[in-house]
Amino acid sequence: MDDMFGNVPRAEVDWYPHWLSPDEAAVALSALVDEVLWKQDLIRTPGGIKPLPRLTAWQGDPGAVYIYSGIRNEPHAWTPTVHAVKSLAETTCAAHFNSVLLNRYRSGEDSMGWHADREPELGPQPVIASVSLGVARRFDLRHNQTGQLRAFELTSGSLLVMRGSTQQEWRHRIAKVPGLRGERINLTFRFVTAREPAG
Ligand SMILES: O=C(O)CCC(=O)C(=O)O
Ligand SMILES: [Fe+2]
Repeated sequence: MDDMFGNVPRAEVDWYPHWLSPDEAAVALSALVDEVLWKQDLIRTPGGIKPLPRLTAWQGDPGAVYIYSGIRNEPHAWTPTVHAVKSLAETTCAAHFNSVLLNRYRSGEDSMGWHADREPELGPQPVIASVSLGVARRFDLRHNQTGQLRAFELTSGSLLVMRGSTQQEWRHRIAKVPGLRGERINLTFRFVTAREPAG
């Protein structure tokens, strides 16, 4: 928050650049390519229906349903590598996660636009643990009011944790990097509660 002394806003982010060793990260990356059921979602845009610029998967405890960009994500059961990484992340973050969104960026052409993880099932101050494997990509954070920017180079094996009011006050993205080759897999662990039924 901006305070009365004019200090710049600070995102509540914990950053562990060497959370996994390079070897551990490489082993996890190739295991995830094989064990996860990757899907290509479609999104409605002003220009028509388009493929999402990345592959995704959603795993979690039974009932951990998550709706974003109009896509209803029923969780698949935890696969072994994802579950092992989740347990490690829970220890580091002192938090419990019941689900994970996996994002697979096939090259620098894949991306994720500016957004905040503000869906109602996440609650107002979610802890979101983001693990990166593979080719490093830049993660930008932009403050909603001041436009202040912070950037992290999300190297393989790193862990970035967003907490507190980060989702209320900031947006984040993974920008395209034209010409960049090589894959990156990102796992964002979350705790979701069931949405109230409409009506
Ligand atoms: O790929 C990343 O590091 C960002 C993922 C993300 O923001 C999300 O899944 O909500
Ligand atoms: Fe996000």
